[in-house]
Amino acid sequence: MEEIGFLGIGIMGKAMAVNLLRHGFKVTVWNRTLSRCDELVQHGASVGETPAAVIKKCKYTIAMLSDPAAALSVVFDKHGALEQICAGKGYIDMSTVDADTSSQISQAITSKGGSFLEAPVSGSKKPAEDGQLVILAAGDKDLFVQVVPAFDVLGKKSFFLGQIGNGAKMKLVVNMIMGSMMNAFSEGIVLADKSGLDPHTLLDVLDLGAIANPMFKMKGPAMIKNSYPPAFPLKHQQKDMRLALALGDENAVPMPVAAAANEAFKKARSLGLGDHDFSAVFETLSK
Ligand SMILES: NC(=O)C1=CN([C@@H]2O[C@H](COP(=O)(O)OP(=O)(O)OC[C@H]3O[C@@H](n4cnc5c(N)ncnc54)[C@H](OP(=O)(O)O)[C@@H]3O)[C@@H](O)[C@H]2O)C=CC1
Ligand SMILES: O=CC(=O)O
Repeated sequence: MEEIGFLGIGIMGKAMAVNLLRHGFKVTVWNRTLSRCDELVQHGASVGETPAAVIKKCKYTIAMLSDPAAALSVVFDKHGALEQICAGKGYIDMSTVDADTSSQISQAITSKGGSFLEAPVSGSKKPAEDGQLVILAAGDKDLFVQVVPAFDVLGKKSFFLGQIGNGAKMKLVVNMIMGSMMNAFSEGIVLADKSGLDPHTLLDVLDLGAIANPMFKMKGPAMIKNSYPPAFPLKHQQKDMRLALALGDENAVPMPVAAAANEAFKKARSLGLGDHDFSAVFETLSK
């Protein structure tokens, strides 16, 4: 494949860009805090001074940014991606955003002749490092086919879900479920502890039953120690709950469980836990 641009070297972007470099792709990176690109240079990346400079250099550019405001800013602001997008170039936004944000970006890119794919991912820091993400793509099918070699490095499975918005919506549904589960899990650990049970035994019991899952297994032991090293920052999980609730609102879907989970994540943010892992929502119960 041609050289790939990569905009946004946060927890996920860094792991993904390193993975592409490790598999022999040429990658040019940009990050708002440009100094964060230094580590990528050590892995063989080049650096672009602005999103526009990266787009100018690369046929395909991936973005992995925090939220809708960041995704829009990197495209539409001065020296943004839109300035250099033209026919023959592809823009792939892998950030978790809502369908409306994705549509705005799609329209802008395609109106300049470029092609656009939304491709949010399921899977966290470790799956990103291991190339085990689940990619939820939608938009330009030809672009999807062209970037399959990169997706095959980044993920274990790539879905093509049809029209723009479907990838964003699928991601929000998945993360709405995950956020609600994390709250139920936290309540369970606290209930076990306060009622005289060993929470470690609870983890063993859960792991052998019908609701065993990698998230409980991975996060549970650290949560019991009140340790939340950020893999998926809580502020992003709360953003996803907020966007999923808005999707529920649009479609008149009652979501009382998700709404309660969102309140807990908001509470956690108010306690200054936004940059901790989203499992830190546990602190809202144990305090
Ligand atoms: N972490 C995870 O487990 C997963 C995260 N996601 C999603 O992936 C995306 C990235 O997540 P993650 O890497 O964890 O987040 P981080 O907070 O680690 O990184 C966010 C990135 O966005 C950039 N950014 C933030 N605001 C702006 C802005 N206004 N303009 C330009 N750049 C901006 C940051 O730049 P700077 O360094 O300058 O702050 C940074 O590169 C999010 O949408 C998240 O929901 C999806 C699956 C898993
Ligand atoms: O968006 C987060 C994830 O773990 O997936």
